[in-house]
Amino acid sequence: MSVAIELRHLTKIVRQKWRQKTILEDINLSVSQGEVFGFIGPNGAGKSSTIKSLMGLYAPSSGDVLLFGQPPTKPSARVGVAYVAETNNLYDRLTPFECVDGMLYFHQVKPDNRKQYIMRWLDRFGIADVADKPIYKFSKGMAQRTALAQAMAVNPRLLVLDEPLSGLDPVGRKLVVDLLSEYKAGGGTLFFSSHVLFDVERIADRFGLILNGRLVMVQTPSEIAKRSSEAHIRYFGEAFNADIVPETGGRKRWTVQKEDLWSALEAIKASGGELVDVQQALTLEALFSKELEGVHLPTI
Ligand SMILES: Nc1ncnc2c1ncn2[C@@H]1O[C@H](COP(=O)(O)OP(=O)(O)OP(=O)(O)O)[C@@H](O)[C@H]1O
Repeated sequence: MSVAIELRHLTKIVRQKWRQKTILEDINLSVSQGEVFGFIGPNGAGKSSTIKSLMGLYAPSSGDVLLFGQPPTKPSARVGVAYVAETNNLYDRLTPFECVDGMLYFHQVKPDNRKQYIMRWLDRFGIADVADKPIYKFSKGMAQRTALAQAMAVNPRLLVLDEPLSGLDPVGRKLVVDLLSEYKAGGGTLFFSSHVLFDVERIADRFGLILNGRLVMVQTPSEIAKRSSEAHIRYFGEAFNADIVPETGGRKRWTVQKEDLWSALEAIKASGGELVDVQQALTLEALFSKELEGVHLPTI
C-alpha cells in the first residue's frame, strides 16, 4: 500500500521569549493510504504543531515531512488534501453553501448537479436548513459542522482534522464519527487529533500518543486488547457476589479475568440479569493514563 504521510525525524524548535524550545522532537511516522490514524495527547503535547507541519504551515527545524511523497509546501502535494484546523478558519461572512461551493472550486471538483451536491452534503451534516445564513450567527458546533462538510464535500484523498469533535454535542459527535467511518469504508485516509478517546477508539486503525513533543507510543486496537487480561461486564440485575459493584441507575459492573468471561456471563443469565455490555478493561483511556503516570506535563 502506498504511503500518504511520512514524517522523518521531524523536529521543530521555536523561540519563546528569551529561550528556544523544542516543541517537536524527532518524530518518525508513516501513515498508509486508506489508514485512519488517531493522534492523541494532553494539552500542549504537540498535536496541532505536528498537524501544522504536515500541512506545510510550520517549516520543520530539521527532518522531513512528505505528503504523498512530496513536501507539503508544494501545491501539487496538497491537491485533494482537506484540512480542518482546531479553531476552524472559515470566513464567517459567508454561508455554509458558499463555503462548500468555494472549496469545490478550490479543489476543482465539478459535480454534475452542483447545487444538489452541495445541499446533500449540508444535509448530511444537519445544516441544510441554515445553508444561506452567515456563519457569524452560528454556534460553535454548527460552525464546526460547516467546516467538516466543506472538507468532506471535496471527497479528499487525505483528510486532516485537528480536534474534529470539539464543540460538538453528543448527537453531533455520533453524526461526525459515523460520517468519518463511512469515509474510511470508502478507502479514505484520515489523520486526526482528539481528546475524546472513546470516539477515537471506534474509528482509528492505529493510535499515536504524543507527550512533550515526542511520539511515545503507536498501537493498534488489537495490540491494546492483547495487553488487557480483564473484562468489564455491565448488566441490570442482582449483585450475587462481593466482586460485583453497583453503578448508577441500578446497573452493576463485574470485572473478571478474560478466561472467566463466559462462565460469568452464564452466571448473570442464570440470575435473571439483563446484559448491557462487555468491554476489555484496558481501554485506550486507561492505557494512555498509565503511560502518562509520572510524566511532567508542560506549563503552557
Ligand atoms: N509558533 C509557536 N511559538 C511558540 N510556541 C509554540 C508555537 N506553536 C506551538 N507552541 C508551543 O508548543 C507546544 C505544543 O503546542 P500544540 O498546540 O502543538 O499542542 P497540542 O497538543 O495541540 O495542545 P492542545 O490539545 O491544547 O491543542 C505548546 O507548549 C505551545 O505553546
